[in-house]
This record gives sequence, C-alpha cells and structure tokens, in this order.
Amino acid sequence: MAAGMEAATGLAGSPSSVMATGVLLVATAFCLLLLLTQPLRRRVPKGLKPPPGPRGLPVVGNVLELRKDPHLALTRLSQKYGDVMEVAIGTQPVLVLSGLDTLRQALVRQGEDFMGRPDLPSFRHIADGQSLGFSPEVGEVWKARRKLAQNALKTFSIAASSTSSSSCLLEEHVSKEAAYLVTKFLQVMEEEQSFDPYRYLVVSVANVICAMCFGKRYDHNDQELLSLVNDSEKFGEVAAAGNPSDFIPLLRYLPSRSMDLFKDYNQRFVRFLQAIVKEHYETYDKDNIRDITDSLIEQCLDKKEASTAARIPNEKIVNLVNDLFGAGFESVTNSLSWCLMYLVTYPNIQKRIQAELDQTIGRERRPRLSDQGTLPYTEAFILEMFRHSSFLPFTIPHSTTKDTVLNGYYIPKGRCVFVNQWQVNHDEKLWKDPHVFNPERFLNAEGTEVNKEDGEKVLIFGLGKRRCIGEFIARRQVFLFLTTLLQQLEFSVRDGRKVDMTPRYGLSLKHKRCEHFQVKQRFPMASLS
Ligand code: HEM
Repeated sequence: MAAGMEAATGLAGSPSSVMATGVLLVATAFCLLLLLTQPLRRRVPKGLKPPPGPRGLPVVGNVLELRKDPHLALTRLSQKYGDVMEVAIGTQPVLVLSGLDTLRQALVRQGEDFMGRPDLPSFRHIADGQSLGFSPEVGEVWKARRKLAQNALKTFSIAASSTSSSSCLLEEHVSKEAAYLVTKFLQVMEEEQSFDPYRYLVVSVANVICAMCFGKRYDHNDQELLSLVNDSEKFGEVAAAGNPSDFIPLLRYLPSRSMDLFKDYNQRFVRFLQAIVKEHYETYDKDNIRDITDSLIEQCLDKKEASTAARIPNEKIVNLVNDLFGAGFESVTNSLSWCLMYLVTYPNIQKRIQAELDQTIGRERRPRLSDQGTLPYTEAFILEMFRHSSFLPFTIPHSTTKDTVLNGYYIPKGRCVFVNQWQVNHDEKLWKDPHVFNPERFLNAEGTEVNKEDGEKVLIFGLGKRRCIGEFIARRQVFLFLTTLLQQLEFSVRDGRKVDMTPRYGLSLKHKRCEHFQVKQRFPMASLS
C-alpha cells in the first residue's frame, strides 16, 4: 500500500509530469480559444452547402485582408470564391454578395429574405437608434414609415410651385440654389483666385433638402449648418461596411477618437433637428402645411385613430427628418463633387457637355427638369460618374430575415450581408475596359440616345426592398445642378495641376478636397428666363 501511494504521488509530483500537465492545460486552453474564436458556423441542412470563402485567422478572422479598401479586397476575393462568399470579421461570419444577376436574385426576387439590417453597435448611435435606414427594425411599423417618408418626399418635390415659373418645387429649389452657386463661385474666384468647391456645393445641396424638409435656407456662412455638413466624414468613417469595432467586441472597450467624434456628430445632428421640429410644432397650422416636417406632424396628429403601423409617435418625427436630411445632402453633394473632379480631369468631356447644352438649351433660358431625356451625352456622363466612382461601394449592410438559400448555398437567418456595388460597376463581364472613364459607353452608335439597359446595370442606389427612397429626387438634382453650372461656367484647376482622384474608403468614397479649382464665365450673364 505504502509502495502504491509512493508510486501515485511520484506520478503526480515528478517535474516531468507537472510539465506534461501544464502542456496539456495550455493545449486545451488553446483549442478552446480556437473553437470559441472560429466563426460560428451553423449546421447546414442536408443537400446544401455553406458559402465558400477564405480561411480566417483566430480572433481577427479576415480583418487583416480587409483593412485597406475593403471593396477592392472583396472584389479580388470574389474572383476566387464567387458571387456568394463568406468572410469572417473577427468571429462574425459576413456574407458578401457580388455579380449583378446574384444581386438581382437576392435583393429583388428574394427581397423579403435579404431586406433586414444587422444590429451593429455603431448604428445604435444614429438617430438615437431609430433610423429608418440603419436600425434593425423591419416590421409593419417600419414599412409604414418608409412609405410615409417616400410619399412626403415625392409630394414636396413634384408639387407645383406657386411662386415661380418652375415646373415643380424641386425645380424651383434647385434652380435657385444652382444660380446662387454660379454667383458664389464667380465671387470667390475674384476674391481668392482659386477655391475648394465642395464647401459651397454642400451648403447649396443641403439648402435644397432643407427647403423641402423645413421650408428654410441657410447662408453659406451659417456656422451651425457648416459644422454639420462639413463634418460628414466623421459619420462615414464609422458607418462604413466592415468597421472592425462593429464585429470585434474587444475593440469597443479601447479608446477610439473616430468613435467619439461619430457619437458627438450624431448627437449634434439630432439636437439641430430637434430645435427645428419643435419650432414647427409651435407654429403648426393644419390649413397651411408648409413642408415635409409639417406633413409628418399632420400624419402624426391625424392618424391618432389609425392602425398602429400607420401612426408615428411625435418623437419619431425627428428621426424620420434626420434620415431624409442626412441622406439628402451627403450623397448628392458627393455626386456633384465627383462630377467636378472628372470635368477638370477630362476638359474635352466638359467641352462636349457644354456644346450639347448650347445646342439644345441655348443661352437664353436656364436648364429645366423637362430637359432630361434631351441631353444624351450629359446623361451618359452622369451615369459614367456613378459607375466609375462607385462612391457608395457597398449599400448599407443588410441581413437575412430568415434561413434561406441563394445559388445553392445555405444562409441562416440573421446573417450580416455586404452588397458590393463597386464590384458590379467594375465587372469585366458587364463592362469593356471598366477602369476607363468613358461616357460614350452608354450611347448608341450615333451618340443620340442613352442605352437604357446599360444605364440600369449601374448600381449606386441599391436594389429591391431597401432601394434608396431619394433616388427620384437625387437623379433630378444632380442633372439640374450640373447643367445649370456648366451652362454658365467653365471649370479648371490652377496652373494646369492634376486633382487627386484617389478615393478614401468610408460609407462613401471621398476624393481629397482640392483648393485649386478655378471658374471662368462662359458668356456675359443676363437674367435667364
Ligand atoms: C446620388 C444620391 C444618392 C445615392 C447614390 C443614394 C444611395 C443610397 C443607397 C445605396 C442606399 C442603401 C440601399 C441599401 O441598403 O440597399 C440608400 C438608402 C437610403 N437613401 Fe439614398 N442615395 C442618394 C440620395 C438620397 C436622397 C436625396 C435621399 C432623401 C432625401 C435619400 C434617402 C435614403 C434613405 C432614407 C435610405 C434608407 C432606405 C432604407 O433603409 O430602407 N437618399 N441610398
């Protein structure tokens, strides 16, 4: 017995056995860690397969491959793994969709399955977590709100203008702001000899959506508005698809300057809008609905008796206005800013647009919305700007609302989905020389018509149930701002310098601001009819 005891203690206590136990413990801990940090793959039903994708590292997944320009990295990976692929960001699996046919299948034909939004931590700071575009809510209440916002936008853009010769309110607001912008550019040109156009574009575009939403316009030096609209990069950096801190919990506990700025930006945005909505409540008159905010207040007061879905609680009005205002100024400004970058880079393209404007509209009257459809080269240029810049490389992330199957791959409910618009717009299967900027690709051989089918292949407003609700007014705004500016001004860069078109990644791809823009008046300014 004593000998047995000795043997037992000897076994447990010898240095080699302590070492073996240690190694075993470390190995077990490592295996456990590996297991815990591997993307959590659900069981795939028989007969189906999980989407393919690159193997990720423990803890971080594929983050290192995606840290710079994720749209390019995911386009490269999709060439290897296909249109339906899965990557891991941290331990979270993310489905990445590419290819126009696959996107049409997922977002249109299987639209209900792919219409969700993931509950990402950064999205909870947007519009107090109540955003139409970013919150994970997708039920009946959300649908009713989306419809309401869509109708309000349409009503306050196509309604007839009572005070001007414009065909509708949208035309009136854009024409007024664009004419002001022409004068402003000429004035700063005279004072400073060159300037950064973004700073002025953003206020003019914001004024259009302000006029529709709040019946109000701001001075180009209004500090409160300037501090909001000029800071939108703080929003785009954090809200971009693939922000690691949305997927790796540990990162949320580390100090982050960009996250602090993002939170502060969102709070300032809500405060700015709260004050405007409060003012509207105080001066509300049901017999004089002045703007979108009034019309939302009307819905909210009138529908007290209506079904829960159609009703919007008072406090949510501010959130709806937040979505319309935020989305309404940022992407349209970006479109126009990219237009100017292409125009100074390709002066011959600028000249050709101006020749078309001179021939079709002339110099006696201002461009109108009804000119859309009569200026094929100009329209081809706008399409090419959307395609080539692809400045919204991904849509806002989606998520699956139920277990589903796409192209034979099993995708469980709640899977975060990235929609790669950049890939579609640069897909060699769809476009000849996709990296070349060439508006003519959209025109027929005679150059007299835009090929509608090719135009529809450009993906910038998303598709299906989450398709942008502002597309109708955005396309019109870009057309009218651009034609009004180019009818009267010629843009160039000081001393023939080149602008830097290298995009910086974010929710929107932004080019570097350029302070060397110059303008020349094309003909003596008379007051245009
Ligand atoms: C050129 C300008 C614009 C572009 C390229 C653009 C593009 C987009 C894209 C890609 C989405 C996300 C689609 C998705 O997640 O699948 C979106 C959503 C949205 N856009 Fe736009 N947009 C533009 C202008 C506007 C304007 C002017 C407004 C309103 C005044 C607006 C309001 C919205 C709203 C509210 C959503 C969220 C929709 C939802 O989640 O259901 N956008 N937009």
